[in-house]
Amino acid sequence: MIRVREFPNGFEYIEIQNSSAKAKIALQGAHIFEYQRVGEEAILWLSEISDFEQGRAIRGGVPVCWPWFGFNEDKNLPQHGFARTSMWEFVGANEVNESKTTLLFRLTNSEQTLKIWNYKFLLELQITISKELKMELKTTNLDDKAFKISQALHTYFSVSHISEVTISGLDKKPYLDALSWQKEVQGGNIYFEEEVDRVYQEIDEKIVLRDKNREINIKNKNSSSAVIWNPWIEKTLRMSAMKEDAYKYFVCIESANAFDDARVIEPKQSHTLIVQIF
Ligand SMILES: O=P(O)(O)OC[C@H]1O[C@H](O)[C@H](O)[C@@H](O)[C@@H]1O
Repeated sequence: MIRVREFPNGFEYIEIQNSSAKAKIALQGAHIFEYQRVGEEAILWLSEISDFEQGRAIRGGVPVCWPWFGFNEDKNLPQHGFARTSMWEFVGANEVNESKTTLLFRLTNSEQTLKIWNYKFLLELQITISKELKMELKTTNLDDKAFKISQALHTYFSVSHISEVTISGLDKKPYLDALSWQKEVQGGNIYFEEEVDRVYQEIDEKIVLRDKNREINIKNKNSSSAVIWNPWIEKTLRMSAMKEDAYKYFVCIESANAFDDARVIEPKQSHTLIVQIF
């Protein structure tokens, strides 16, 4: 089942249900904000007080950070780019079989995007809803000059409690600590006892999120960077659309091309960032 639905304020999303999972994807940002396998707890975290309003990023799910990740040098431009607050085109869906549905969304340059990022592009996100959640974010350079992008599929994972969480797969990997701007090297697994905001580099194996009663695997392709983020107590109080105890119930593992892993795309060339969550 695939249905186009909307909230009372007219904010549109696609609802998908098949024999393995259900999902909801907003047209703004091609933003998946629900993914739940049949008989299991939700995989994605969504803030109970998130806005579903045009022009405001949804807090939770998988924001598409593009064509830059993090701050822009020009402080007037939005953090994490404009893709997550732009209206995408829903190209179509394919019910491959009873347990697998694929959906394609598309964003291209407009007068507005050219004003803040002066390149012609085609950005496509293919989402596969099945026992696994797969996202393929393809950037095509339609301009006659090369451009550089940094990006992330900024996944918010729902957890039973942050104190139960362990992340493995990043041992000995270098990272940029976005709190101190120092380069560090990971020793062992990651646990959470304070604010964490790190951009890991040189990633070549899957990342595993272990919670009390489950394990989630994250496998990235055409990406060697990942951001691990939990805002902890004080930053949560400063964040939009987050209740004060929200940090206890999610962790972000963001599949990225960020910092040293930013990519230059030549005219007529493409780059596809892929994440599989299973
Ligand atoms: O509030 P947002 O713009 O959605 O950003 C949320 C977070 O995204 C990333 O994880 C960054 O590393 C964090 O520093 C930032 O706070």
